[in-house]
Amino acid sequence: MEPVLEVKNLLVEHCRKKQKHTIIKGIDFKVFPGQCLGILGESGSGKSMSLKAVMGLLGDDFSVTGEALFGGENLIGKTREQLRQIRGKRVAMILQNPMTCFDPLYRIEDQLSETYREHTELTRKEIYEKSLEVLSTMQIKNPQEAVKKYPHQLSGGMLQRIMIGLAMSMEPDLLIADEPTTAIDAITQFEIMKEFIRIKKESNTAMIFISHDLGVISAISDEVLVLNKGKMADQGTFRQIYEQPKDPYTRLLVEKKKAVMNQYHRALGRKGVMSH
Ligand SMILES: Nc1ncnc2c1ncn2[C@@H]1O[C@H](COP(=O)(O)OP(=O)(O)OP(=O)(O)O)[C@@H](O)[C@H]1O
Repeated sequence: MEPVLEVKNLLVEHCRKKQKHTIIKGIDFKVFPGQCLGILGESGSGKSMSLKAVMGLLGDDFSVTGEALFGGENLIGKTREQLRQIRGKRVAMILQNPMTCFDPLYRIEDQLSETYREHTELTRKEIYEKSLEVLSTMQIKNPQEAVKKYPHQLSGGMLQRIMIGLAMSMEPDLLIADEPTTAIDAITQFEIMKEFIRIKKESNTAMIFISHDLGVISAISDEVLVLNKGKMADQGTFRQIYEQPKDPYTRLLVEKKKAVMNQYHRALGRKGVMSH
């Protein structure tokens, strides 16, 4: 099977006042149709930066080298306009805070229409119907009412669902989700994760899921890439990473997670004993 995206020796440098600072130090990864690559690492490890570099979302003070082969084309070196056209249709991105993806001055309906007008040939009526369909697929109650609302009138979880629904309705080859549940409360996080897992089962879209949370990564990823200070620390299936982490940094992440889980189980156990 051919990878949807293959990144080779990605290097990102930040140039300020003639000083160069290397942020991403030569990373490689592949993602295949219907599979999910989880990118795991602590804050500042370079998770977001590596995908932003591939998708042309960094400013002029960054230099990006290496290869990012997408459908046989190297994305690195493409113009901003060429990459803008690829994003949103062939590659969809879901970001941490859904509020920032919606313009506060536009109703949901107008924001969805804008995307469909740009990337499809649908008529006004078809766009309206498609918008209602997206909302009901994402289990938003009363889609006719919800599309008339402004972003601040909906919860973060609802906005994130709409974002995911919109992204998937474009039938992208690749979906990049960058900490999509971090800004959302725990119960809604679980619901959002269920949507991603459903999408993974039902579509052939390749997925890159970025998170600092090993639990979230374990729920969805087939392969995991662990980043530490802009370098690849580990790579393998979730089981390999969890059971036999090669790198001391990965071992630390796994041990931390296991300690939290043990604490959680102990707390639950005690509660169980007390309630009897
Ligand atoms: N605009 C910027 N200018 C210069 N350096 C930056 C900029 N944004 C991020 N960095 C640096 O790049 C490195 C990687 O940041 P990145 O945002 O990719 O981390 P991350 O792993 O995604 O963490 P987080 O989840 O906190 O965003 C960090 O060391 C950070 O200091």
